Amino acid sequence: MASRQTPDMIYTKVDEAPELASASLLPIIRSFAAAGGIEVETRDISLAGRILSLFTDCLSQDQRVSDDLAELGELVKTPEANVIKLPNISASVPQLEAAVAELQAQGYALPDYPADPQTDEEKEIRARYDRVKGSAVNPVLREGNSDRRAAKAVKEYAKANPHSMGDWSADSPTCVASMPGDDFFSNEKSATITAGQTGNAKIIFTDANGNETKLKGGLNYEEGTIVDATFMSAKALRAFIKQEIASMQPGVLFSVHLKATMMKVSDPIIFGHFVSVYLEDFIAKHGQALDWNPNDGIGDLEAQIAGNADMEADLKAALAARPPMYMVNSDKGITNLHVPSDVIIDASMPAVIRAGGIGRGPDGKPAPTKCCIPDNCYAPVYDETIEYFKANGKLDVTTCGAVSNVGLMAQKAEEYGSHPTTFEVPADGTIRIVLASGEVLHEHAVEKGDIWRSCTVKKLPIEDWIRLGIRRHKATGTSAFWLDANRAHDAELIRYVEPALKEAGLDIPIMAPREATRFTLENMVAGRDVVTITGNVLRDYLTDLFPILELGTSAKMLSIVSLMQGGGLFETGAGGSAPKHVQQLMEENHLRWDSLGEFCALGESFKFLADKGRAKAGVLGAAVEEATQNVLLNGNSPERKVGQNDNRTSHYWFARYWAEALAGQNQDVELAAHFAPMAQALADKEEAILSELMAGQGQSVDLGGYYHGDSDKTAAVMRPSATLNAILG
Ligand SMILES: NC(=O)C1=CN([C@@H]2O[C@H](COP(=O)(O)OP(=O)(O)OC[C@H]3O[C@@H](n4cnc5c(N)ncnc54)[C@H](OP(=O)(O)O)[C@@H]3O)[C@@H](O)[C@H]2O)C=CC1
Ligand SMILES: O=C(O)CCC(=O)C(=O)O
Ligand SMILES: [Mg+2]
Repeated sequence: MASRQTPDMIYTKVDEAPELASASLLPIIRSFAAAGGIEVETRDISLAGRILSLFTDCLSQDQRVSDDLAELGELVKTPEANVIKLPNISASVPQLEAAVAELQAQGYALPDYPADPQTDEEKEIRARYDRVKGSAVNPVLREGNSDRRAAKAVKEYAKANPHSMGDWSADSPTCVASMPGDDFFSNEKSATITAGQTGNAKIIFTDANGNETKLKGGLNYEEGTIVDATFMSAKALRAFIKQEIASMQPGVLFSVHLKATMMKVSDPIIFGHFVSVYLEDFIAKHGQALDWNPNDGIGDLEAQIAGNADMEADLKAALAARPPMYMVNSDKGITNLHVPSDVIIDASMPAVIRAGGIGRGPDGKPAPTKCCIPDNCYAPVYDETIEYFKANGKLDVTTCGAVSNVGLMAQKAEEYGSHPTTFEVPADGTIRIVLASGEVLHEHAVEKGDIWRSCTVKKLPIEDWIRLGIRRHKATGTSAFWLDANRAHDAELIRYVEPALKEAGLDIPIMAPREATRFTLENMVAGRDVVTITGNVLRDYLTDLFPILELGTSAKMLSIVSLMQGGGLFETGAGGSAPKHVQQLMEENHLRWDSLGEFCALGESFKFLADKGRAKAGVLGAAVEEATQNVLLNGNSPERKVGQNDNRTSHYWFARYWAEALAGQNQDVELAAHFAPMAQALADKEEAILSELMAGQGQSVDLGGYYHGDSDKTAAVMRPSATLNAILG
């Protein structure tokens, strides 16, 4: 890509709460950046935008949009990339269907999502929709490893202003339950590809009669790539779920925590097993009459049987006969098993732990919770954390150290890149990975319904991750590689890590996730900062777990992807798109989304430009940092309730402090002269601006759509201060 055409900075257009925040924040960023001669462009990676870009053939000329994700996917492989990436929806099937329905209602002639494609045409449409399903953006953009930490000012603020934390009692029945065996952890095989094993491999299924089916071909393995294969037994999973339901204690809630968005092939199937075991009797009675897939959840079932009084009564009775469930929203009757994307493990488990081992039951009351996490690869992290707090009491956020993460992520590393090589086994038989030479790399005997998958991670990303880990270790002091010598995949990774540490003369411990969890908790409680150097899944889990405990939210994280080709990708926060916040805005015009993650990313993005010789960007970036600190220290961050500070008022303060910092610096007199009158105007008009920003709070608002809102309506809601807008120009 020609570097001259690459925009200075790209800000992504996304969905839900962060996109609403952008309607207010982006005009501020643009106005300030322009003063430094920096152009900020947007690229659309929203769910609606991605859907539209795949169906241009169904749309009129004026409805067509470009495939911005594909463009960004190329850009991040260049040294010029400077992208601020906000969190986007990773759509489950119910979300995808809702987005398609909304676009159709707006006049876009999109085909329906084919749930069960039969004809070639339906299969082709389904294949297109599958490209937008689940976590379809992050793996494309993440051409680098992950470095997530809290800025010093953010951590200091959290220590001085501790958020609420639930108390833990030593006898809390809250626990983690995992399969006794036959899961991904126990069935894993792994190997590192040697020079003689490179080239075109394939995955072959052979049924009991010897018939072969090629599940996947064209797997071009490079030397040094670690290739795993494993499976979870469906029978063992169902037996486990039954056993865990049967052994529930009274007063404890039942829950399952998965990542159906990121693990978009395997985890909706696992979720479906939970739904179908939990509703076993109902399905035995009505299953035949229904065209319903348990993987889509009880919410979809309720929609299908609405109006059928018999079925509705039977469903109610079936739910009442089971142990009470942990609820997503008890007021609305939304259970843990309603929608596969409602309970996402990285956010849901920390919320339970932060509350002191507490979830909410169908009656809306807090209660201890059994947390089923079927697979044993990472469940021990949550189990150990819960046991630690039971034994030691809740975390003291005023004294604890900061836990940051270096995560192996680049080029679709490990489980998060395994969707194209994950299969629900069609019949009893064997699955083999066959190399170009004909050699069988891995082989498993499987049964119908088992979930088989292969994960890979390439050599260059591994080496880059180790270097990044060592760099962060040197800057921080205490760290560990979270690798289990008894797990096949991790044992292969250790073969890279050990020599690299030896060469660096460093003695960073290598520990299995359970031991590393304890090591990290003990060190952080003693006030020491710790770096967790982990694989891709733990990167995701730990960058919510520790920030939610330490800072109250992962929205405050600085989240840098150092792109392997030299570009910069700056993610905002470590959390998601906060659908609850959109609902609150629509109902009462209060947006509690905190843009601290965006502020941190923005500062880094300017710094990146400064390092490329753009001096004004350096001045703008340093002023962003000062403004961010002032927002925190002066208590201008959004609060939870209507009538309080919200996202928009926090942006006013951010703009004002930013302008003041620029007006007050003497590195660049031109910028100082430009921003002095703006800073003055923002201060003089404080009262008018804040009252205009707050005037609409308490009333419902119309955004013209959920997935594909109307930009004018959204701007009217998110930029209600004519005075502020005039000052920004
Ligand atoms: N990088 C990405 O693109 C990511 C995308 N996602 C996607 O986001 C969606 C929702 O995911 P979910 O697991 O519910 O996680 P969210 O992070 O969206 O929500 C969990 C809770 O965290 C709090 N929170 C998160 N961000 C902020 C913020 N900036 N300001 C204030 N509070 C915040 C809110 O708590 P409270 O309501 O108590 O205020 C929120 O309800 C899914 O579609 C998921 O796939 C998820 C993770 C990362
Ligand atoms: O891409 C996604 O769906 C989620 C990503 C995520 O949770 C993370 O990177 O922390
Ligand atoms: Mg995450």
